[in-house]
Amino acid sequence: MTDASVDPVAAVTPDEVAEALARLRATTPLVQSLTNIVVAQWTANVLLAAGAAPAMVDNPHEAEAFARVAGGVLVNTGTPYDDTTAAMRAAVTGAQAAGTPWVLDPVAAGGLAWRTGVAVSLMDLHAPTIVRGNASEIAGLLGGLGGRGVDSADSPEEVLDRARELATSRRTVVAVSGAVDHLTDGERLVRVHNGDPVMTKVTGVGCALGALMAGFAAVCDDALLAATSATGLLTVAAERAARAARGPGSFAVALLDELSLVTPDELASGLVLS
Ligand SMILES: Nc1ncnc2c1ncn2[C@@H]1O[C@H](COP(=O)(O)OP(=O)(O)O)[C@@H](O)[C@H]1O
Ligand SMILES: Cc1ncsc1CCOP(=O)(O)O
Ligand SMILES: [Mg+2]
Repeated sequence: MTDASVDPVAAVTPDEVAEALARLRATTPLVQSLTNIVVAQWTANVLLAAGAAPAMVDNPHEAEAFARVAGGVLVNTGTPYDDTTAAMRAAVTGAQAAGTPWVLDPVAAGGLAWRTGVAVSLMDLHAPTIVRGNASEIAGLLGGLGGRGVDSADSPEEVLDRARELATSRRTVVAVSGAVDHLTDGERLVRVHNGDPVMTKVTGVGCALGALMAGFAAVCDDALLAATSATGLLTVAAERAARAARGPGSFAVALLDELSLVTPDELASGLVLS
Protein backbone atom coordinates (compact mmCIF):
# COMPACT_ATOMS: atom_id res chain seq x y z
CA MET A 1 0.00 0.00 0.00
CA THR A 2 1.31 3.43 -0.93
CA ASP A 3 1.96 5.87 1.91
CA ALA A 4 -0.09 8.94 0.95
CA SER A 5 2.45 11.28 2.57
CA VAL A 6 5.25 10.04 0.31
CA ASP A 7 5.79 11.44 -3.15
CA PRO A 8 5.56 8.52 -5.62
CA VAL A 9 8.70 9.86 -7.29
CA ALA A 10 11.65 9.60 -4.90
CA ALA A 11 13.09 12.98 -3.87
CA VAL A 12 16.51 11.73 -4.99
CA THR A 13 17.01 9.76 -8.22
CA PRO A 14 19.41 6.86 -8.88
CA ASP A 15 21.07 8.93 -11.61
CA GLU A 16 21.87 11.69 -9.10
CA VAL A 17 23.39 9.06 -6.79
CA ALA A 18 25.50 7.67 -9.65
CA GLU A 19 26.79 11.18 -10.44
CA ALA A 20 27.64 11.71 -6.77
CA LEU A 21 29.71 8.50 -6.73
CA ALA A 22 31.56 9.57 -9.85
CA ARG A 23 32.32 12.95 -8.20
CA LEU A 24 33.53 11.23 -5.02
CA ARG A 25 35.94 9.04 -6.95
CA ALA A 26 37.13 11.92 -9.14
CA THR A 27 37.90 14.18 -6.18
CA THR A 28 38.79 11.75 -3.33
CA PRO A 29 37.56 14.05 -0.55
CA LEU A 30 39.51 14.16 2.70
CA VAL A 31 37.30 12.80 5.48
CA GLN A 32 38.26 13.58 9.08
CA SER A 33 36.88 10.90 11.38
CA LEU A 34 36.57 11.25 15.14
CA THR A 35 35.19 7.81 15.72
CA ASN A 36 35.26 4.98 18.22
CA ILE A 37 38.08 2.59 19.01
CA VAL A 38 36.12 -0.45 17.76
CA VAL A 39 35.78 0.70 14.17
CA ALA A 40 38.58 3.16 13.31
CA GLN A 41 40.61 0.92 10.98
CA TRP A 42 37.51 -0.57 9.37
CA THR A 43 36.11 2.91 8.76
CA ALA A 44 39.34 4.03 7.09
CA ASN A 45 39.27 0.97 4.82
CA VAL A 46 35.63 1.56 3.86
CA LEU A 47 36.45 5.17 2.92
CA LEU A 48 39.45 4.10 0.87
CA ALA A 49 37.50 1.37 -0.92
CA ALA A 50 34.71 3.78 -1.81
CA GLY A 51 37.15 6.36 -3.18
CA ALA A 52 37.61 8.88 -0.35
CA ALA A 53 40.71 9.72 1.71
CA PRO A 54 40.47 8.97 5.46
CA ALA A 55 42.32 10.81 8.24
CA MET A 56 41.62 9.98 11.87
CA VAL A 57 42.60 13.34 13.38
CA ASP A 58 40.90 13.04 16.76
CA ASN A 59 42.98 14.86 19.36
CA PRO A 60 42.04 18.23 20.88
CA HIS A 61 45.25 19.92 19.68
CA GLU A 62 44.73 19.29 15.97
CA ALA A 63 41.04 18.58 15.42
CA GLU A 64 39.91 22.18 14.88
CA ALA A 65 42.62 23.08 12.38
CA PHE A 66 42.08 19.87 10.43
CA ALA A 67 38.32 20.36 10.25
CA ARG A 68 38.98 23.66 8.47
CA VAL A 69 40.76 21.91 5.60
CA ALA A 70 38.91 18.57 5.48
CA GLY A 71 36.20 17.98 2.89
CA GLY A 72 33.91 16.47 5.53
CA VAL A 73 33.99 15.55 9.22
CA LEU A 74 32.50 12.56 11.02
CA VAL A 75 31.85 12.72 14.77
CA ASN A 76 30.86 9.35 16.28
CA THR A 77 30.13 8.90 20.01
CA GLY A 78 30.78 5.14 20.20
CA THR A 79 33.58 5.22 22.79
CA PRO A 80 33.76 8.81 24.05
CA TYR A 81 36.65 9.76 26.34
CA ASP A 82 37.33 13.17 27.86
CA ASP A 83 40.03 14.12 25.35
CA THR A 84 38.26 12.76 22.26
CA THR A 85 35.11 14.54 23.37
CA ALA A 86 37.09 17.78 23.62
CA ALA A 87 38.44 17.03 20.15
CA MET A 88 34.87 16.60 18.86
CA ARG A 89 33.99 20.10 20.13
CA ALA A 90 37.12 21.47 18.50
CA ALA A 91 36.33 19.76 15.19
CA VAL A 92 32.78 21.07 15.15
CA THR A 93 34.08 24.57 15.88
CA GLY A 94 36.53 24.28 12.98
CA ALA A 95 33.82 22.91 10.70
CA GLN A 96 31.59 25.84 11.55
CA ALA A 97 34.36 28.39 10.91
CA ALA A 98 35.25 26.93 7.52
CA GLY A 99 31.81 25.78 6.39
CA THR A 100 32.93 22.14 6.34
CA PRO A 101 30.01 19.69 6.37
CA TRP A 102 29.90 17.47 9.44
CA VAL A 103 28.00 14.30 10.31
CA LEU A 104 26.94 13.23 13.80
CA ASP A 105 26.57 9.50 14.57
CA PRO A 106 25.19 9.45 18.15
CA VAL A 107 26.08 5.85 18.96
CA ALA A 108 24.04 4.54 21.93
CA ALA A 109 22.27 7.87 22.46
CA GLY A 110 19.30 7.52 24.77
CA GLY A 111 20.67 4.52 26.62
CA LEU A 112 23.55 6.38 28.25
CA ALA A 113 22.86 9.82 29.70
CA TRP A 114 26.35 11.33 29.61
CA ARG A 115 27.02 10.63 25.93
CA THR A 116 23.50 11.68 25.02
CA GLY A 117 24.32 15.04 26.58
CA VAL A 118 27.58 15.16 24.61
CA ALA A 119 25.72 14.52 21.34
CA VAL A 120 23.07 17.15 22.06
CA SER A 121 25.69 19.72 23.10
CA LEU A 122 27.53 19.16 19.81
CA MET A 123 24.31 19.83 17.91
CA ASP A 124 23.84 22.98 20.00
CA LEU A 125 27.35 24.14 19.14
CA HIS A 126 26.72 24.03 15.38
CA ALA A 127 23.98 22.21 13.48
CA PRO A 128 25.24 19.02 11.85
CA THR A 129 24.82 18.62 8.09
CA ILE A 130 23.52 15.09 8.69
CA VAL A 131 22.55 13.16 11.81
CA ARG A 132 22.92 9.43 11.16
CA GLY A 133 21.92 6.68 13.52
CA ASN A 134 19.79 3.64 14.04
CA ALA A 135 16.17 4.19 15.05
CA SER A 136 16.71 3.99 18.82
CA GLU A 137 19.62 6.45 18.65
CA ILE A 138 17.58 9.00 16.70
CA ALA A 139 14.72 8.70 19.20
CA GLY A 140 17.30 8.89 22.00
CA LEU A 141 18.34 12.38 20.90
CA LEU A 142 14.76 13.49 21.61
CA GLY A 143 14.45 11.90 25.03
CA GLY A 144 13.89 8.25 24.03
CA LEU A 145 15.30 5.43 26.12
CA GLY A 146 17.77 4.14 23.51
CA GLY A 147 18.27 0.63 22.19
CA ARG A 148 20.13 -2.43 23.39
CA GLY A 149 23.65 -1.06 23.73
CA VAL A 150 24.71 0.02 20.24
CA ASP A 151 21.86 -1.89 18.55
CA SER A 152 18.40 -0.62 17.79
CA ALA A 153 15.27 -1.79 19.56
CA ASP A 154 13.04 0.17 17.18
CA SER A 155 12.42 0.32 13.44
CA PRO A 156 12.91 3.39 11.24
CA GLU A 157 9.16 3.40 10.52
CA GLU A 158 8.42 3.69 14.25
CA VAL A 159 10.59 6.78 14.71
CA LEU A 160 9.88 8.55 11.42
CA ASP A 161 7.80 11.32 13.02
CA ARG A 162 10.59 11.99 15.52
CA ALA A 163 13.19 11.96 12.74
CA ARG A 164 11.19 14.62 10.89
CA GLU A 165 10.89 16.63 14.11
CA LEU A 166 14.65 16.45 14.70
CA ALA A 167 15.39 17.42 11.09
CA THR A 168 13.08 20.41 11.28
CA SER A 169 14.11 21.65 14.71
CA ARG A 170 17.84 21.28 13.99
CA ARG A 171 17.70 22.25 10.29
CA THR A 172 19.54 19.09 9.36
CA VAL A 173 19.08 15.87 7.42
CA VAL A 174 18.27 12.85 9.58
CA ALA A 175 19.23 9.41 8.23
CA VAL A 176 17.67 6.51 10.13
CA SER A 177 19.20 3.14 9.28
CA GLY A 178 17.53 -0.25 9.44
CA ALA A 179 16.02 -2.82 7.11
CA VAL A 180 14.62 0.07 5.07
CA ASP A 181 16.64 3.24 5.65
CA HIS A 182 14.54 6.39 6.07
CA LEU A 183 16.21 9.71 5.25
CA THR A 184 14.51 13.08 5.69
CA ASP A 185 15.20 16.80 5.73
CA GLY A 186 11.89 17.34 7.51
CA GLU A 187 9.94 17.80 4.28
CA ARG A 188 11.36 15.37 1.74
CA LEU A 189 11.64 11.65 2.53
CA VAL A 190 13.80 9.06 0.77
CA ARG A 191 13.55 5.39 1.60
CA VAL A 192 16.41 3.09 0.57
CA HIS A 193 15.22 -0.50 0.26
CA ASN A 194 18.61 -2.13 -0.42
CA GLY A 195 20.83 -3.98 2.06
CA ASP A 196 21.17 -7.40 3.67
CA PRO A 197 20.65 -8.61 7.26
CA VAL A 198 24.27 -9.82 7.43
CA MET A 199 25.24 -6.11 7.65
CA THR A 200 24.16 -6.25 11.29
CA LYS A 201 26.62 -9.10 11.99
CA VAL A 202 29.75 -7.07 11.31
CA THR A 203 30.59 -4.35 13.82
CA GLY A 204 31.07 -0.88 12.43
CA VAL A 205 28.87 -1.07 9.34
CA GLY A 206 26.63 1.70 10.65
CA CYS A 207 29.66 3.68 11.83
CA ALA A 208 31.26 3.37 8.39
CA LEU A 209 28.00 4.60 6.86
CA GLY A 210 28.38 7.85 8.81
CA ALA A 211 31.91 8.28 7.46
CA LEU A 212 30.69 7.69 3.91
CA MET A 213 28.04 10.36 4.46
CA ALA A 214 30.78 12.82 5.45
CA GLY A 215 32.60 11.93 2.23
CA PHE A 216 29.53 12.42 0.05
CA ALA A 217 28.65 15.65 1.87
CA ALA A 218 31.98 17.00 0.60
CA VAL A 219 30.84 16.51 -3.02
CA CYS A 220 27.07 17.17 -2.77
CA ASP A 221 25.45 20.53 -2.06
CA ASP A 222 22.23 18.72 -1.12
CA ALA A 223 22.73 16.87 2.19
CA LEU A 224 19.78 14.57 1.45
CA LEU A 225 21.50 13.50 -1.76
CA ALA A 226 24.74 12.96 0.19
CA ALA A 227 23.02 10.77 2.78
CA THR A 228 21.14 8.83 0.10
CA SER A 229 24.29 8.30 -1.96
CA ALA A 230 26.25 6.93 1.01
CA THR A 231 23.40 4.63 2.02
CA GLY A 232 22.85 3.51 -1.56
CA LEU A 233 26.51 2.76 -2.18
CA LEU A 234 26.92 0.79 1.05
CA THR A 235 23.72 -1.22 0.72
CA VAL A 236 24.10 -2.06 -2.98
CA ALA A 237 27.73 -3.09 -2.39
CA ALA A 238 26.54 -5.17 0.58
CA GLU A 239 23.97 -7.02 -1.53
CA ARG A 240 26.68 -7.93 -4.04
CA ALA A 241 29.06 -8.99 -1.25
CA ALA A 242 26.43 -11.07 0.53
CA ARG A 243 25.80 -13.15 -2.58
CA ALA A 244 29.30 -14.64 -2.42
CA ALA A 245 29.89 -14.62 1.34
CA ARG A 246 29.87 -17.69 3.61
CA GLY A 247 29.29 -15.64 6.74
CA PRO A 248 30.14 -12.32 8.43
CA GLY A 249 33.93 -12.69 7.98
CA SER A 250 34.02 -13.25 4.25
CA PHE A 251 31.17 -10.73 3.88
CA ALA A 252 33.28 -7.99 5.50
CA VAL A 253 36.15 -8.63 3.12
CA ALA A 254 33.84 -8.86 0.10
CA LEU A 255 32.12 -5.62 1.12
CA LEU A 256 35.41 -3.72 0.83
CA ASP A 257 35.94 -5.27 -2.61
CA GLU A 258 32.44 -4.39 -3.80
CA LEU A 259 32.68 -0.80 -2.52
CA SER A 260 35.63 -0.33 -4.82
CA LEU A 261 34.26 -2.36 -7.77
CA VAL A 262 30.69 -1.14 -8.16
CA THR A 263 30.42 1.35 -11.00
CA PRO A 264 28.15 4.41 -10.94
CA ASP A 265 25.92 2.78 -13.57
CA GLU A 266 25.70 -0.48 -11.60
CA LEU A 267 24.86 1.51 -8.49
CA ALA A 268 22.06 3.36 -10.26
CA SER A 269 20.56 0.16 -11.66
CA GLY A 270 20.76 -1.69 -8.32
CA LEU A 271 19.22 1.05 -6.19
CA VAL A 272 15.63 0.73 -4.99
CA LEU A 273 14.44 4.14 -3.76
CA SER A 274 10.97 5.39 -2.89
N1 LIG B 1 17.64 -6.01 8.53
C1 LIG B 1 18.40 -5.37 7.63
N2 LIG B 1 18.30 -5.70 6.31
C2 LIG B 1 19.05 -5.06 5.40
N3 LIG B 1 19.95 -4.08 5.68
C3 LIG B 1 20.08 -3.71 6.96
C4 LIG B 1 19.31 -4.33 8.00
N4 LIG B 1 19.64 -3.74 9.17
C5 LIG B 1 20.56 -2.81 8.89
N5 LIG B 1 20.83 -2.77 7.57
C6 LIG B 1 21.80 -1.89 6.89
O1 LIG B 1 22.97 -1.87 7.68
C7 LIG B 1 23.54 -0.56 7.71
C8 LIG B 1 23.76 -0.16 9.16
O2 LIG B 1 22.50 0.01 9.76
P1 LIG B 1 22.23 -0.31 11.29
O3 LIG B 1 22.54 -1.74 11.58
O4 LIG B 1 20.85 0.17 11.56
O5 LIG B 1 23.24 0.70 11.98
P2 LIG B 1 24.00 0.57 13.38
O6 LIG B 1 25.10 -0.41 13.09
O7 LIG B 1 24.50 1.94 13.65
O8 LIG B 1 22.99 0.08 14.38
C9 LIG B 1 22.59 0.35 6.93
O9 LIG B 1 23.13 0.60 5.66
C10 LIG B 1 21.30 -0.47 6.79
O10 LIG B 1 20.72 -0.26 5.53
C1 LIG C 1 30.36 -2.45 19.56
C2 LIG C 1 30.60 -1.03 19.86
N1 LIG C 1 30.71 -0.58 21.15
C3 LIG C 1 30.95 0.72 21.24
S1 LIG C 1 31.04 1.47 19.72
C4 LIG C 1 30.75 -0.02 18.93
C5 LIG C 1 30.68 -0.14 17.45
C6 LIG C 1 29.29 0.06 16.95
O1 LIG C 1 29.27 -0.01 15.54
P1 LIG C 1 27.92 0.06 14.72
O2 LIG C 1 27.08 1.13 15.31
O3 LIG C 1 28.35 0.40 13.34
O4 LIG C 1 27.27 -1.29 14.80
MG1 LIG D 1 25.79 2.65 15.03
